[in-house]
Amino acid sequence: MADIRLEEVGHRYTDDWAVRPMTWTWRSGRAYALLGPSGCGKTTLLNIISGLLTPTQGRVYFDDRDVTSVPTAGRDIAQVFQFPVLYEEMSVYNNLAFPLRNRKYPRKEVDERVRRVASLLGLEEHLGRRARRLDAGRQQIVSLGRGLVRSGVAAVLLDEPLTVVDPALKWTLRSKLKEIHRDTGHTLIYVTHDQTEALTFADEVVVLKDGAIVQSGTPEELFLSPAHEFVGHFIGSPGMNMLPATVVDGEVRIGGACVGRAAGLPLPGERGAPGSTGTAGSVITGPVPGPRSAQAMPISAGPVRLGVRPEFVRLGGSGLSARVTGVDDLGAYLLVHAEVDGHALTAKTAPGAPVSGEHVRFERAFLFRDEVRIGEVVA
Ligand SMILES: Nc1ncnc2c1ncn2[C@@H]1O[C@H](COP(=O)(O)OP(=O)(O)OP(=O)(O)O)[C@@H](O)[C@H]1O
Repeated sequence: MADIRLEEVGHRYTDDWAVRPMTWTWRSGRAYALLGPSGCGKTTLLNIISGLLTPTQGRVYFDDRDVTSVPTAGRDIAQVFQFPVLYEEMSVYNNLAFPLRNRKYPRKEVDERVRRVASLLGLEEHLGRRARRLDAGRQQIVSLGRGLVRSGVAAVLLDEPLTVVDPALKWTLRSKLKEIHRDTGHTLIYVTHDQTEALTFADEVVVLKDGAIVQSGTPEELFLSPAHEFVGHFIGSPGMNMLPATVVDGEVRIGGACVGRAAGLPLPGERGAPGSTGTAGSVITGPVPGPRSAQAMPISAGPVRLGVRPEFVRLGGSGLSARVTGVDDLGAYLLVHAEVDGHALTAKTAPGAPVSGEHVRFERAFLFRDEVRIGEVVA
């Protein structure tokens, strides 16, 4: 296993960057989810790591070894794709054993490893069956097993591996993957556009937008401290409310009413910044604004956008004037729709909670400019 370091790595197929030049380290032994919408560059980034693609610019290192020109076979990477990749005429046992025999693992170890991974993935009773006799979901589980069976690989790359798997089984498999990760200590990079999949699987979620990493952190950090508007709305259900506001004399105002004081926060990527990547470090360049300065800045007067998650909007008798326009009862919680200064706002409240009052307060609100978080609202 190795740290996988991308130095100023960028790729373009045409004139536009599919992956914008970035410097980024995937730390050895961690379970990462690479999360972002369709077309944001996830597969391109994965293919650069595996060697299927040579980046247009930049260098790729496994620890101190420069592997930029090393083909996939020389990188010792295991890959699991969206659809099963198997030898259909071979038994499940032989499919699982194949990557080990290919690398001349001793016979006893092959058997131990195959049985271990089969037991973790619930494949024991299928070991003797031909792969083609299994349904597509089960075949994909065998593909997963093939990716996970070896020890000492630099990383296991999983590109939307549960797409063809039955939804009910997905939950089980995600927790199995976590268990296997604890067991093997592999570096896992799991590509998905599904936030639930990312948040339930990963130690660290890396959010990609338009070919640039906009934030990485634990699921909790991304939820509680979104450093970019995109993270605010892509993570959470529903996503973060965004309201136009103004900073005047250090106060945050919405439609002339004061909602608190503006306090600058360190930018993402800086030491101590919530959701920052700490020592892994990142320098993100390109049109999506990234970390730029090493110091928390006071917030200058002018327009900002105030972001507040529905979970932190409180309805009540004091605060900002609001008008409730509707309530959706979703069983586990209520979604209260309101209007504030002509803008829509959603609050999530406990079932049975009274939906009353003509005011709202915010418990955890952030300020954004050019989509990047610059501060928060304090009392
Ligand atoms: N071979 C190619 N030639 C030209 N453009 C490409 C090629 N492969 C990908 N792209 C473009 O590069 C961008 C990033 O694509 P990529 O497949 O890496 O994104 P993704 O996040 O994995 O998307 P998805 O979730 O849909 O698979 C997209 O705009 C895509 O259209």
